[in-house]
Amino acid sequence: MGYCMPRTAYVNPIIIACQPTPLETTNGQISGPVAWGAQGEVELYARVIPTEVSDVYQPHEVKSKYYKRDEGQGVMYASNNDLYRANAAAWHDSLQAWTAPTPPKAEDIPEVCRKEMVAWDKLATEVAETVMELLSQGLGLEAWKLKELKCSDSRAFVGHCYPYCPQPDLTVGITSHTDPGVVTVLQQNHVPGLQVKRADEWVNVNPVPGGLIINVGDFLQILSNGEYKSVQHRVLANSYKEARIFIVMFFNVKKGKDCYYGPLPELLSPEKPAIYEKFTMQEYLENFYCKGLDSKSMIGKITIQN
Ligand SMILES: O=C(O)CCC(=O)C(=O)O
Ligand SMILES: [Fe+2]
Repeated sequence: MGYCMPRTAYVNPIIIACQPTPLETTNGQISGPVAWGAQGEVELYARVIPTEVSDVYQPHEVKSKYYKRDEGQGVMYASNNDLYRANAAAWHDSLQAWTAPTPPKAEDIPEVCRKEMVAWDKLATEVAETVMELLSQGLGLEAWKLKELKCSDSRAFVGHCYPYCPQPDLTVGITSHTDPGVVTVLQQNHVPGLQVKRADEWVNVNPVPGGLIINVGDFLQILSNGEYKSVQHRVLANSYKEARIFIVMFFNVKKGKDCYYGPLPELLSPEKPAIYEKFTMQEYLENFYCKGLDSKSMIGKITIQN
């Protein structure tokens, strides 16, 4: 991925976008730093968003092969991956694939989106790694720091489909949550629905042609000792007569289950002590898989109370 401006010019907008200051909004829509992602060469990535990725309108015989509930590897097609852990179901179906460190066999990926999923994995990884370099620099660290921690070595693809919901005021598309990993790269079709919470207000993130959205996840909030904040977001139930399609790539550190993680030591000093306790990846995964998406995240559990 190339840069249209000197690289340093990208660091400040990234820092601003990852901090909890209210964003500039115009009529309730986001503008300013977050809209940065929509420019320049990112256009290219818009081309890999075929509506078929959702797989949702495939015949039952094709889909049923992927109906399963064992998360963490392979390919899974499900209505709400947290269906049995959450208090209520939301109005979407998803195709999920764990693409790294162990990618699914090509023949295990639905044929209708095999090529696209592989392309999206590659392109989203390039984007995420570039953003991680800027995020490292934004913390005053060497650009390679987050890469060294293997922050893009565990990846999950998700293709969400939010079909038309006849009574959208009675449910949600995806319940309010923060993403658990380091960063998430997302791309949506033209049907709106995503909202982020800023200064206690829900703000619409309307589709921008050719734009990508990058979410900071809980893991990055912890590594950065709270310098970057994971973003609370939700999706409204789809009131439009066509499906809302959203493709997502989640990036997390490779799972050394007994390894301890916590705020990066380089960021700590007597003036800036750790605000989170250390935890193992095992604890982190158990916390994620024992609850619905909306429940309190790991951050609440490990915050050091003064
Ligand atoms: O569909 C969207 O806009 C967001 C999806 C999402 O938040 C997620 O998969 O974690
Ligand atoms: Fe999310």
